[in-house]
Amino acid sequence: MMRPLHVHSEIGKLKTVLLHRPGKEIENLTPETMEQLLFDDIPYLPAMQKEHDYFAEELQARDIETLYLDKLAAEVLEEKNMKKAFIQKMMKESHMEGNGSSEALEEYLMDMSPDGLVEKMIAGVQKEELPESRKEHLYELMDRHYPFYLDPMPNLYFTRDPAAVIGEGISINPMSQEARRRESLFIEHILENHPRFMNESIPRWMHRDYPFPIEGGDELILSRSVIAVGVSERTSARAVEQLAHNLFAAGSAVEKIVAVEIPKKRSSMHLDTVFTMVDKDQFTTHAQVVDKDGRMNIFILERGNPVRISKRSSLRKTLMEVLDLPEINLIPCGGEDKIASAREQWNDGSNTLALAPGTVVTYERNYVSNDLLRRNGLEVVEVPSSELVRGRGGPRCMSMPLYREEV
Ligand SMILES: NC(=[NH2+])NCCC[C@H](N)C(=O)O
Repeated sequence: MMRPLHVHSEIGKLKTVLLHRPGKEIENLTPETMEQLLFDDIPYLPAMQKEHDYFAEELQARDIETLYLDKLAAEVLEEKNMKKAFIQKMMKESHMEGNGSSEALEEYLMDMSPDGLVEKMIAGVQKEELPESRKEHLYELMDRHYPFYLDPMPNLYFTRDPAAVIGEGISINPMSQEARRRESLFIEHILENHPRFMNESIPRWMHRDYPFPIEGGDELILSRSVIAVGVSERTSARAVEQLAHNLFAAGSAVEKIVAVEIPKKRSSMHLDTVFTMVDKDQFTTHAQVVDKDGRMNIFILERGNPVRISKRSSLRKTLMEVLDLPEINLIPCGGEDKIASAREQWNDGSNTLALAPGTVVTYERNYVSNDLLRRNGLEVVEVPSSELVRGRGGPRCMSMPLYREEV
């Protein structure tokens, strides 16, 4: 029987992927809030949606099933009690429970259709939307000081991060940034309540209430038995070790976790901003983080009682070891040119989404990297990204694979 989740590699033929088309949440970004909401600029929504649709159509044209997060979430909010419970969870995590206009807000949301409700939760609720007569507190009355009851979730189109499918199970991630923490509530809601997933005994490798953060951009499935996890601005060493324990204890196929330390800074916020797998033995890298020999600070956590931890110092050698390959090819984003490499990495040139071994989706703007990928024998599917890129994420970040064929 076909399992609803099945991802044993980064490159196996992609069959089903979870997306979110950017919506009104983008139009709730302001110059004052964009930094806190992890944007560097304010995208133009209609153009951004066009680019996102182009991306989705390239996938659909290759027979990849594209599921939309908001649609799945809304499909299971018809029932009144379910709706109420979800609203209350979302309000609690938005610090809007049992204070000021919380009752008015709950009534306001309860009146919406399931689709409208999900759209609203993602877009955010402005203080202006509720009647003055229901407001009690200073923070509500001073709405110009801070305009939202529920903050917008403009990063939701990066479906990669709130959760990651590993094997037949899923890691529902405790996210590092306040601006993103509520996103994984949608994933949990879908898994618990959507008929496609709810009765399928899907293992949970990580829970969203774990106190140390981990994000999907750091979780790479190298093979059936090996995953790589970045220890980064967003992912803590504590969570990586916990994930290892959970995977080993719950009988997943994973035998080894390669923990790779990357600089704690915005340009390399997740491992997938500096390193992705594009073919059985080929990877993109970023020269400022991974040099030709791939020297890095790496530890391998191995199944055992207790879990064995041992140090490595070369990404190249570690990959050859864990994947049992005689040689591997590291393709530097932007090539040898320092300027092109910095520019293209900033614009997610090494953030590729593999559709099959040797076939990847990239941003069209990163022409130096794309050319280099082609010269290394890869098929490159380019998508436009003038607006999408402003959220600092590429094709891998914008997709959460649910099903890949075996390699
Ligand atoms: N997997 C990734 N690299 N995701 C990129 C996420 C970008 C998003 N603005 C954030 O800061 O969280």
